[in-house]
Amino acid sequence: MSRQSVVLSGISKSFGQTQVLQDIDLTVREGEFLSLVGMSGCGKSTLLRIIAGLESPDSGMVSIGDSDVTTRDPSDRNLAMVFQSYALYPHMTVRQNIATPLRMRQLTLARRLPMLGRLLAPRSILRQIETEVAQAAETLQIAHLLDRKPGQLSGGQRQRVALARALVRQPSAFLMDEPLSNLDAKLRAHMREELAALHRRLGATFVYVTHDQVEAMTMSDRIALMIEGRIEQIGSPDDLYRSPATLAVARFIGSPTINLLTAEVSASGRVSVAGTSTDLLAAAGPATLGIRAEDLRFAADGIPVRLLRAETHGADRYLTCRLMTDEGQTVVLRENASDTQTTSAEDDLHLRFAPERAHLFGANGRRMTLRIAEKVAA
Ligand SMILES: Nc1ncnc2c1ncn2[C@@H]1O[C@H](COP(=O)(O)OP(=O)(O)OP(=O)(O)O)[C@@H](O)[C@H]1O
Repeated sequence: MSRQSVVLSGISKSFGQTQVLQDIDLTVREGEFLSLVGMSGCGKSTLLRIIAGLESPDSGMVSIGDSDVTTRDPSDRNLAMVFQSYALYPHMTVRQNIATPLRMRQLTLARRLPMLGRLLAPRSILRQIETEVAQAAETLQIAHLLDRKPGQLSGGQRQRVALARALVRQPSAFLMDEPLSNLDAKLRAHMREELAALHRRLGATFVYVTHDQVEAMTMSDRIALMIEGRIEQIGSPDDLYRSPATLAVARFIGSPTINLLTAEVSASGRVSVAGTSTDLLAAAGPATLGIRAEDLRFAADGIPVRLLRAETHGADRYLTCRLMTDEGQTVVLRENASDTQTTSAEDDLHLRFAPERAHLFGANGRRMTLRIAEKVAA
C-alpha cells in the first residue's frame, strides 16, 4: 500500500492552440519522493492533474503500479491529492474531516447520516475508523486538535489535517500541488522537514509540485525540472546541482544563482574566461562558463575583478565583484562568515575557481565535456 510506481509515457496535452506538455516520459519509482519543479506556467500542475485523472492527456499513457489507468476516473485511481488550499470541510471537526474518506469508503449512504448512521453502522466499522483516525492524527501530531473545527487552526495545523485525511485513505501514491505555499516562510521550512520525515516514515510514493527549487532540493529523492512542457533534466538534487545538463538547469537550481561568464574555447581547445586563459580544455567555439559562488576564491592572479560589496547572511558572506574586462558583468563569491574576510581591497583583485567544479555550456545551451590541462613541469 502507498508504494506504487507512477509511469507516464508519451504524455502530450494542449489547451486550444497552446501545447502545454510535449511527449513526457517519466517514471516515479515505488516509494520515491519526486518533485516536479519549474517556473510558473511550465506545465507541472497539468502533469499532476493528468496523473490524478482530473485532466485527460491528448495522447500517452498513465500507469499506476502495473495498471493502465489512463481512462479511469480520479476516484478509481486510489491516489490522494493535497493542494495548497486545504479543502477541509469548515463545519466538521478535525476528527470528522479525517474520517470522511474512510466513512465514504466503508459505509453506505444511510449509515453515513449522523443520527441514523449511528444506529445502522456496525460498531466494528466505527471502531476501526476511530482507530485509523487516531493513528493518522498521532503520525501528524494533531491528536490534541481532533475536536476543533478548521477555523480554529493555524495554517500549518490545517495543512497537517489535510495530510492526515490523505493518509487514512492508504493511497497508492500522494500527489501534492504546492501544499506549503500558503504558509509563512518559517512555518514552510518547518513543514518541509515534517513532510520529508513523513515520507521517510511511510515509505510512500510522493509526487510533489513546486516552483521553489529550495523546497525541491531539500525534500526530494529525485527532481524532474520542467521547462515549457518538457522535462529538461531528471536526477537527484545533487545531480542537478553538480552536473546541470543545460544552462537553463544551471540557472534554475542553486541559491545564489550560478555565476555565468562569457567564455571562448580556442582552436587548440583552451578555455578562456573574461579574456583570461584557464586550465580547462573543451571543443572549440563560443561558450558560457558556469561557476557557483562557493567555488570561487581570490588569488594572486586569475580573472581581474573589482569588489563592489560584501554582505553577510547568517553563516555566509557574499562578495559581489565586477569583471574588469566587462563592466556589465558581476560575479558573486561565497565565504564562510566566521572566517576573516579574504579581502577589503576594491581594485586589483583576481578570482580563481576550482576547475573540477566548473561547468561549460555550448552555444546551444547544452553541457560540454571539460578536461583539465595537465600542468607541464617547468
Ligand atoms: N484549463 C486550462 N485551459 C487553458 N489553459 C490552461 C488550463 N490549465 C492550464 N493552462 C495553461 O497551461 C499552462 C501550464 O499551466 P500549469 O498550471 O500546468 O503550469 P504550472 O507550471 O503548474 O504553473 P504554476 O506554477 O503557475 O501553477 C499555462 O500556460 C496555463 O495558462
